[in-house]
Amino acid sequence: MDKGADEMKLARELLVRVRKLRQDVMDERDRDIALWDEELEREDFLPSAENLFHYLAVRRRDLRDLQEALIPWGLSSLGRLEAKTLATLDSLVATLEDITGAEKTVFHPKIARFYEGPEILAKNTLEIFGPTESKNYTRIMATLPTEATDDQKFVDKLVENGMNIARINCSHDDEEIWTQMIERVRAAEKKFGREVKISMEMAGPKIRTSWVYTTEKNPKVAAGDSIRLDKDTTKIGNYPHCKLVVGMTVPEILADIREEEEVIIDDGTVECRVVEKDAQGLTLYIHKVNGSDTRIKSEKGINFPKSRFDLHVLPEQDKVHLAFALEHADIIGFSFMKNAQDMRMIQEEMERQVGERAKKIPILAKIETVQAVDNLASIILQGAGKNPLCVMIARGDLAVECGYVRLSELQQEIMWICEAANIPVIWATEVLANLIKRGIPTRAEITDVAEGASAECIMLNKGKYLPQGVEMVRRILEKQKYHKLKKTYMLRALGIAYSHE
Ligand SMILES: Nc1ncnc2c1ncn2[C@@H]1O[C@H](COP(=O)(O)OP(=O)(O)OP(=O)(O)O)[C@@H](O)[C@H]1O
Ligand SMILES: CC(=O)C(=O)O
Repeated sequence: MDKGADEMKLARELLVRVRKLRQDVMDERDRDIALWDEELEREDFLPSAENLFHYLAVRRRDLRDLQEALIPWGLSSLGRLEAKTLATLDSLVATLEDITGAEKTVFHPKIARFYEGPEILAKNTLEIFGPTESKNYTRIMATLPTEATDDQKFVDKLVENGMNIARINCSHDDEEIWTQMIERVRAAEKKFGREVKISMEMAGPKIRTSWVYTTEKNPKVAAGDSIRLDKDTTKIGNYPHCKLVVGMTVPEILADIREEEEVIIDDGTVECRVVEKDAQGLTLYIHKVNGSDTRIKSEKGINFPKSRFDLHVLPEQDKVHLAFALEHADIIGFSFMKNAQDMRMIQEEMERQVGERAKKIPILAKIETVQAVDNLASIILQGAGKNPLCVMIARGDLAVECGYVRLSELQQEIMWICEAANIPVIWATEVLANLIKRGIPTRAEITDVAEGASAECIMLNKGKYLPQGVEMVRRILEKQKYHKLKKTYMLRALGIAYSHE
């Protein structure tokens, strides 16, 4: 090794730091295992839980200067250690001990240890999302529209173009419609000889518009208008200055909202502020809408990003829908879970309904609030400790709850924590939204698919051009798989590297 005395001193200092980091990580892991031991029933999940504890311990520290210091030595700078945290630290310590000639405390880890995490993740992905025909790493989930009930050709096209999982959003339609959707998917599955999973998502305690009352004919609202969120229609004449009076699915929370609070309607389409509050409801001033004006319809989400409500994760209606899903779905999704306690209540209700079989059914945890992101590790430990588990980055509500700017950071953090726990992730909402609604994609949404290719699944929402959306995602994924796997850029030989010769 051609290094001077000063540089050797730096290497010895690095070794001290990395040895300490490794020891702290193992100590914190032992503490966390003791805390969670009783909840971790599934043997298969134990190595993943252990790696998650290692990773969380690493990520509780700011390691940026250590990373910088490792790079000149040609050593791992810890930027891709999610699925192999302790093996990476072992390898670093062992190599630094070789370089400095220090006493050996750690041996080089067996190469197989670096592949265990990715192999478990691939196995979990196959078990929950099924195989892929196209050999792409990332699966495609598509949301079935109501029209899928009587249009076999539409469903056939989705399967033919590469849909691996059909998503049924139980916030809309009913059991009769869902039954028909499932029959169509099963028919397409037979026709193309492909396995397609059915995922049914429970609505959860999502607050929505219920009725919309107005004296005008089909009015649009714009910035500067006022609207009313109200308990009932009987006082309608009292608000002549309001363009609409809107009811909501959970009117009891109105009492908890404060004046000046932000209220967001329809996934961010309408942004308002509370200007008046009384026993009947709230008067809202609209300060921004998507475009120059827009309609507010029933069944649209209402978010109060600054408030936290203690709503039960399984409203009564969901318990009924859950019984249906337990009979028909391959994956069951739950919306607006906040923490491990919510996950436990879901698991208990599933077990109450179908007994031991409940533990075999894959749960999809939709992460759509900042609170759920904060509690992600414990949601995963509780969920995967008993059930096969996948996680959805539900960006529709999450963006509204955390603000657009923070979304970019949170969607990555969710991916990293899930990778450390070998949990498959679904990159969801507004993927190729323009293509799916209008037939032409924006440039930025192509990049979004490339970014989503680091997830195990990409979800598409409803729209007229959904089959084209599925095909476009599949084709972008086919290109992307040569260049990037999770966080790692793959060095396929580049055509443009020859151009100057
Ligand atoms: N049957 C339906 N009746 C009324 N609105 C619907 C229906 N199906 C979907 N929508 C609306 O269409 C849009 C796209 O629905 P999709 O299920 O793809 O997305 P989503 O964001 O998961 O929906 P939601 O937020 O309503 O649960 C949403 O605004 C949804 O509210
Ligand atoms: C999918 C969903 O519920 C969301 O993005 O909010």
